[in-house]
Amino acid sequence: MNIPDLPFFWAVIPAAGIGSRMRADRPKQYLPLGGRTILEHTLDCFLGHPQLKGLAVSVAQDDPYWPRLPCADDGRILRAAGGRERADSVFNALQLLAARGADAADWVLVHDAARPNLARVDLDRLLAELADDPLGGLLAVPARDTLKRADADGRVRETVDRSTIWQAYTPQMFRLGALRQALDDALRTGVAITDESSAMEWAGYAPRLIEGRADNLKITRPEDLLWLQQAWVRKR
Ligand SMILES: Nc1ccn([C@@H]2O[C@H](COP(=O)(O)OP(=O)(O)OP(=O)(O)O)[C@@H](O)[C@H]2O)c(=O)n1
Ligand SMILES: C[C@](O)(CO)[C@H](O)COP(=O)(O)O
Repeated sequence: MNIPDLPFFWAVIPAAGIGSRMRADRPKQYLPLGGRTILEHTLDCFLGHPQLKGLAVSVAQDDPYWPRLPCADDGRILRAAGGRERADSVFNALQLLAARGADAADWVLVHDAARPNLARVDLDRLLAELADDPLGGLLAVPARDTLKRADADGRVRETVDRSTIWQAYTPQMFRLGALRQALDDALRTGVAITDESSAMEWAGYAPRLIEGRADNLKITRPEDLLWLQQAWVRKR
């Protein structure tokens, strides 16, 4: 598929987490990777894409780091309010995009600030595969290890059939109106939502899984950043 055949899209980057599992001196999206912050690398995965209509990044209200980034003054980036949970941050960004003219039928791609290694080939594959899909879907990676279900005391109870198990990645791509409605309903009900797909599933939809690269990993714990820093040096 040529670039002009890829659909236009909006991007939402939730970046209002505190990174508690990272145990760093600042939220993980502001830690350095190859001389810049993780968040700047993540934004670069989208800025400059010819089909991008606009981008909103959700930032915590009292965040002292965001205003210091050169991209804070980038006119292409809208700042949305971070929320208590990731889903709140995403919902706020969708509201902002809608207020700025995004249509309910427009595609929106939600991507974690903490996933700076999204390959352009994965982004374009997601757009191409879902361009004609009525609903949308997400990048995901098939489970690659043997899976165990454990008892509370940490002993193996059984080996799980992994043939239908996938790990959910981002970006997750949905129609803005449908995603906003699903998140709104889920948040009002108080159901646990860890990604956009969960909200859509909860609303009764079956999002499509698009296989992506495993190295689009989310920096969650210190060893994730160490791994990525080494990969970054090898890549450049
Ligand atoms: N209230 C929140 C919580 C999370 N996020 C964002 O959602 C993404 C994925 O979440 P996760 O890895 O869980 O980040 P944190 O919540 O920061 O990490 P932790 O759970 O370890 O505190 C991150 O880019 C994070 O900044 C957000 O925008 N708003
Ligand atoms: C959205 C997500 O990246 C999909 O894997 C993930 O669920 C967000 O982080 P968390 O570790 O579940 O909070």
